[in-house]
Amino acid sequence: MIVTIDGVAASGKSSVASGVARALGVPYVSSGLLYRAATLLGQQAALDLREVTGLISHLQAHALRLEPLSEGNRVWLGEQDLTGDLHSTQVDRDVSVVAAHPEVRAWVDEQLRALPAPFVAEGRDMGTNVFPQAAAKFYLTASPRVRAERRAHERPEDVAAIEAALVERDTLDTTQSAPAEDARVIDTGPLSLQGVIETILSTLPKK
Ligand SMILES: Nc1ncnc2c1ncn2[C@@H]1O[C@H](COP(=O)(O)OP(=O)(O)OP(=O)(O)O)[C@@H](O)[C@H]1O
Ligand SMILES: Nc1ccn([C@H]2C[C@H](O)[C@@H](COP(=O)(O)O)O2)c(=O)n1
Repeated sequence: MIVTIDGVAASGKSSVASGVARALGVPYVSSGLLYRAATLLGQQAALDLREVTGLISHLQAHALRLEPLSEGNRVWLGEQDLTGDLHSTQVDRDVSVVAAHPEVRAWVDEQLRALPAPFVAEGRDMGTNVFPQAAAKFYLTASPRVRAERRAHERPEDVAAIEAALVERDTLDTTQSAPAEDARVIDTGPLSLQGVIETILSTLPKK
């Protein structure tokens, strides 16, 4: 079974996907980490990230591997674990530009579709584009202020600055981020993390 959890930035996708995956005893798959890793590699090579040709050749020459586990995903460049560097403000700033390239999206989608089911996949277009056949689909939202306040517990930054960056990223990600027609939309604002996980688990089809 494949379950998809899409949603806006910092809406709780990875925390919720991890909780649902652990309850089901399957891995979760964080598609955003591959876009983040592509961005980091491009930044480290000082590439112009608006130019897709150079970026794609660079990605093809550097084998990135997503390791999906229920407790947390890791991205490897050979033996080097890039995961700790992927949720920085610097990567956040450029990742939407990288993710807007159709060639980069095809590179990510190919890796995701090669993964063996069952799993819980989270991102922006898991239910619409990558796994339209998924058994159950969810789309998480929350107001920019709620999301910024949650993020502020993780990063030593001002809530207003985080909120402004989230709103900008929401706008840039609009094209690829939409609920599937058959997705259940959940406003996570009034819910605890465990509340969102239980809401999803309670609506999953029985195996
Ligand atoms: N319902 C909730 N109630 C309270 N805190 C939550 C809830 N959902 C998520 N959080 C917290 O919000 C923060 C952001 O969650 P998370 O990183 O899972 O979001 P995300 O959508 O995967 O983010 P990104 O788009 O940046 O990858 C985390 O600190 C997480 O613990
Ligand atoms: N399926 C996906 C997943 C992610 N993206 C883009 C959009 C985000 O700004 C960026 C980072 O994702 P996050 O870690 O915030 O989930 O990657 C996308 O376009 N499609």
